[in-house]
Parts: sequence; structure tokens; C-alpha cells
Amino acid sequence: MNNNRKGGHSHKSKSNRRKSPAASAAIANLPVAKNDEIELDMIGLTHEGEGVGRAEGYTLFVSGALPGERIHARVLKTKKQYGYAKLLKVLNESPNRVQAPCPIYTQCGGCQLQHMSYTGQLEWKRQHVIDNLERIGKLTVQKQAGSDDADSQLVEGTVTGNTSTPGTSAEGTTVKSSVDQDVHSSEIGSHVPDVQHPADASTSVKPIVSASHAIRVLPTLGMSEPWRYRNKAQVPIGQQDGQLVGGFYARGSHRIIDMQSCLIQDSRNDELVNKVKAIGQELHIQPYNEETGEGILRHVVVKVGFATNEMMIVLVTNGERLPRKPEWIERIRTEMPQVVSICQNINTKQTNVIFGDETRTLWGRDVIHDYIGDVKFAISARSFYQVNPVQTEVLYEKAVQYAGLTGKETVIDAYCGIGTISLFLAQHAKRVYGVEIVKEAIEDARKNAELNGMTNVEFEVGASEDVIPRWKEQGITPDVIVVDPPRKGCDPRLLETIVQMQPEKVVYVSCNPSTLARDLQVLEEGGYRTVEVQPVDMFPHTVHVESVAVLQWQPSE
Ligand SMILES: C[S@@+](CC[C@H](N)C(=O)[O-])C[C@H]1O[C@@H](n2cnc3c(N)ncnc32)[C@H](O)[C@@H]1O
Repeated sequence: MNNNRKGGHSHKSKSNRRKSPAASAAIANLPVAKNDEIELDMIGLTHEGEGVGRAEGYTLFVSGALPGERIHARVLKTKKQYGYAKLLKVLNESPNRVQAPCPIYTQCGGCQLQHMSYTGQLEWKRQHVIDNLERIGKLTVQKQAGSDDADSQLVEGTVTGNTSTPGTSAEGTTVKSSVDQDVHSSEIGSHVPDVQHPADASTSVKPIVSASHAIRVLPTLGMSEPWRYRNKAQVPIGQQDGQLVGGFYARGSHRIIDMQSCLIQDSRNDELVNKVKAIGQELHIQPYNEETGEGILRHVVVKVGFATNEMMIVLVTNGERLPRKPEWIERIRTEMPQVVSICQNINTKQTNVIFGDETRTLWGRDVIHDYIGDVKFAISARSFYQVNPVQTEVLYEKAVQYAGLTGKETVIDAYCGIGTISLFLAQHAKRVYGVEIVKEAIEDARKNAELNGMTNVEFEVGASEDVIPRWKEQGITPDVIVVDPPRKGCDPRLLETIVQMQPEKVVYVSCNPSTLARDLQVLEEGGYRTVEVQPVDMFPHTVHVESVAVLQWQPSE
């Protein structure tokens, strides 16, 4: 590549070109160079699940290595502040190391923590939340979950039951006590490294005031059976050696690796996908080719209602044509009687996005049903529905518990999706207002309210940061605001509006600890106190961490 031809390249980038690795290391005064074989102590894990090691103060990221381990590694790449190394041998194993049960774990990018014990994963997830609160939010976290200090900050009805008891997670999974976790975490160093990982760049935030109170972070609520928890599979279809294949893309590529079974997927979904591949092979369906844009079948999407055993299959096709449609329907119906809905989605765009705009019901209903707790949901081909229904109930119950509702309250549910949390809240509140940016999701939310005979909830389409200020002008005064934003967190205008509306409580459901920490800090500066944070393991064996936090309005004297 000739950097001179590229606009905007500085003289510096030009002069950095084509230096040998050894020369680069020497110039930057690095302790290691590319291809060096070294021994390394691992001190942490990034939010992407890579081990973090230090060689004479220089940070190296090593996939597959765990905190607390001493490893033999080869340096793959060096940059000024950090580099990457390949794990060659574990010299001293972490007590958390286990044999990953999935035979394709290292090829597939779906799970990142299968080589870590489940207890270790739960501890790491809690520590990851704490690290973000402290480093990004500049908030103070109690060293021992469950101390009297935090109890004194809780308002009546906020936290009840055994959820604040360290040592026991949801459904009886025992995790180490939080005291143990703190000790252990400093031993295993499962914290955010001081040197920012490139993938962590977006989490960098402004420095701030430290909070004068300490937040209680509870032990992660895990699953007693943390396998086969997913209710939805989305499988790309291709062809290899004349055979129809479907599974997952090999790490960092779009090469499909055929898969018969995924250990985090419900086995009914695996079975249905395998049947569809076999049927497609017999009916000579042409798989879609990403490069040429030719072929017909792009993806197979299957969903199962855990509580109802109803299944849906969606064949995503590159155009309206699905050859031998009656045979498809007949075969699926007879071979998988749980299927109540067979749909076709049409996607002609050259894109990574799975679904196109048009969905047709080929046979049966256009929705399947499922329950979370007592609330019934209709799930259509494209509607968003949490993929781990068991833990969703745990998460929502926690959110309702934190809201501390008595039946008299007005509640706003921002980023409400298809109204799942709203309907949970509506069972305990006077009135709930839900807002969501996707029109179809709000249509589903309204249908779901009707399905459950709930009349004390209303939904509006729009951006939370636009709609809620309007509600404020209209005189709506919420006692509680619940937010469940996407990974990028809440819009600053929404946070500002919350501070102006001053609801007694804010319940923040988050899928990203770094933006949670950033937003909590803003709310703290606006007069709220974060009382407690509960991490919930919605995605065992992956690095994803869900949390729910409760904040109390606490105006300065
Ligand atoms: C993490 S999901 C939560 C959905 C829902 N609470 C649930 O548990 O199923 C975040 C939702 O926020 C929606 N969203 C994204 N930006 C938004 C915005 N500015 N205003 C309102 N909703 C938004 C997304 O479409 C998505 O449905």
C-alpha cells in the first residue's frame, strides 16, 4: 500500500512503514518483539474474553489464557502500548480452567468463556461490572456485598427476599461469597487492564467526581443449568462439496462451518435446523452465494416457546421464489409436529442483515406464543424477544422488585421493545407508559397488552429522548422510570429529562457495563444515588453481562 496516495496520511505514518518487527520493538523500546517466545503471567480478562498478560510492564492480549495462569506464548504483533500473543502452553493452570465441552469451541465465535468454570464466569462478570463502575463511572463500590452500610440506603420495599444473600444465585447455583470474590478477584486479577484494549476504546469517558456513598454489587445470578438456554437459532446456509451446510461463520470470516449441535441452543432448534438442511438437500434448493448474489436460501431462523413448545420456522430467501413450496410445508409439518408457523422472509439485499422487510406466512399462524412468568407473549418472525427466557424472568422480577411498586404508581418504561418489562410492571402499578423507537415492536407491545387483558398500559412509538420530554410537558409525573437501552446506553437528553422529572426511583437495565457506569455517573451528578446493582447471567459461556441497577432520588440538603 502506498500511504502517499492516501489523503490525510501524515508524515509520521509514512515514516512508520515497513519497519521490521525487531526494529519497531527496539525503536519503541518494547521488551518483546514479534515471534519472541516468552513466559507470561496473566493478570486479567478483557471484555471480549482475551487474557491480559504483562511482560515487563508491557501488555499482551492472549486468546484462551485465563487470569492467574502462567503461560508460554509467542508474540504475534506489537504496537506501541500493547501487543498480541498466541497461547502455546499453559504452564500453571488457573483453578477456573475447564475443558470446553463444545468440540467446535475454538473455531466458532459464539462462546468466549467455555474454558472457564461457570462459577469463575459468574465471579468474573460481577467483577467486570465493579471495574466499570469504579473506572468509568468513578463510583465507589462496597467491598462486601450485603453489608449494613448498603441496607441503610435502601428504601422500604426496594430489596426483599434472599437476593441480597451472598453465596446463592438464582435457582440454587452456589457461587463464592462476595468476600471470597473480592479476594479471589484480586488474586486472579479479573479486572479491566490499565492499558485500554482497542475494543474498549469506545468506553473511554470523561473523568469525574467520586461518589460519597458505596454501591452494593450483588453476586451474579446464574443458571442452575447453564446449557441449551437459547430459544432462537439463526443459521446461515451454504454449500460445500455439493452438500447443503448450515451452522456458524468461522471466527473472523464468512466461511460457514456446518454444525449439527450447539450446546447453548435448545435441542429442538438444533433438530429443526438439521431437518431443514436435509429437506433442502433432497429438494435441491440452491443456497445463496454471498459473493455472486445468486441462489435462493440464505438463512434458516427457528424459534421455540419454552413454556408452550410451539415452534416457528422462517426460511429467508433471496427473492419471492421458493421452489417446491408445498413439499417444504408438508415435510416440515409431518417431521416436526411442534411447528405451528412456517414463514418465508424475503431479503434481496447484499447485506449481513438477516431479515428483509417482507415476511409471508406459508402455513399456520404468523406468531408463536410463550410465557415469561404469567405474562403471555406473541412472537412474530421479526419481533425482538429475549433469547434466554429462564433468565429473562429472573431479570424482570428483579426490575419489578427494585421498582418497589404498590399499585399506586405511575411508571415509564423507556426502550420498551415489545413491552415485555412494561407488562411485568403493569401488574403492580397504576399506569405504565412504554416508549420504543421501532414501530413494529410497539404494534406487538399493544397486541401483547391486549392478549393479557391489560388496560393500564399505553405505548408510543418514538425516541425516548423525544417522547419523554413531551410527556413531561403534558404533565405526566412518574414515580419510577425504568430504562433498558441498547449497548450504547441512554441518550444524554433522556438522562437530563429524568433528572428534571425527578422520579423517586430509576431502575436501569443494562446489557453493557461500561455505558451503565457512564450513565449512572450522570444520574448521580443529577441527584440520584445508585443503591444496588444486580448482575444477571443472561448469556452463559459468553462475555455478555446484563445488570439491573436501582437508583434513589436523593436531593442535596
Ligand atoms: C435492550 S432492548 C430492550 C427491549 C425490551 N426492554 C426487552 O427487554 O425486551 C433496547 C430497545 O431499545 C430500542 N431503542 C433503541 N434506541 C431507542 C431510542 N432512542 N428510543 C427508544 N427506543 C430505542 C431498540 O429498538 C430495542 O427494542
